Amino acid sequence: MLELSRITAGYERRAPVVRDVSLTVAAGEAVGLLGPSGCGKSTLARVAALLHRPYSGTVVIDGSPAHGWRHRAPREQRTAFGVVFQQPRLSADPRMRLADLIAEPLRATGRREEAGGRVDELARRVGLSAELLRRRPHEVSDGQLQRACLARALVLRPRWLICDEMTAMLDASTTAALVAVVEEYREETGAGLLTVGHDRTLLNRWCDRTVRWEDLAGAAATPAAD
Ligand SMILES: Nc1ncnc2c1ncn2[C@@H]1O[C@H](COP(=O)(O)OP(=O)(O)OP(=O)(O)O)[C@@H](O)[C@H]1O
Repeated sequence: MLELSRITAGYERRAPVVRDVSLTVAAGEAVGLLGPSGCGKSTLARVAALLHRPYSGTVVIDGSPAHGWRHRAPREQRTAFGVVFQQPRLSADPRMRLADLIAEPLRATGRREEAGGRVDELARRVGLSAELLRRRPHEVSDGQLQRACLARALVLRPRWLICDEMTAMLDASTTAALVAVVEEYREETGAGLLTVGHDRTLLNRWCDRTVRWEDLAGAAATPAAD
């Protein structure tokens, strides 16, 4: 179970963008979080993935309270999450070939020797050829790079997936392919999913349950104008 309780978070303590929000995802459950642009969904998703420290509130991961965020989170908790962001170019080192990008979490956790087999397996799953794996981010399309970012998110076999508008900039067929990869992984492993977006149809089709931002207690931040 992933339990977010009474989270207040943001970028300025006196004007938090997430106010007193609680959300629970059961083990193996897929929850969609639906809300307008700028309301704070990504901020909450980053808190859930231990990437952004909230001002107050608690995150409990499979019964263990989170004590630290980012590099201060214990490795066991940090690696429980696979995270995919909206814009793959912002989360991919431009110098790395796609194969190295996918393997990066293995190297960072001292499991470099697993990289070969695991990268090949994940590349097959997400639909990246051996030739594409040798290219760098500027030599591939956004959709191809997002496929690599999804593979990277799965490489440590996380118990939880956090997808922050993973498909927002992709066409319908790439969206369908990436959602299918996530669902296949979840069927095999029983991983839970929190996916954030503003496409109600996609979230309703994809998830067990869709939560509207405005229904989360205290989520009263005014959405920023686009
Ligand atoms: N690093 C940051 N520094 C300062 N303000 C930020 C930062 N990141 C986001 N914000 C602000 O916090 C608010 C919530 O942003 P957030 O990205 O969480 O919203 P969102 O609901 O995910 O939006 P979108 O659907 O457009 O991605 C916005 O007003 C945004 O401008």
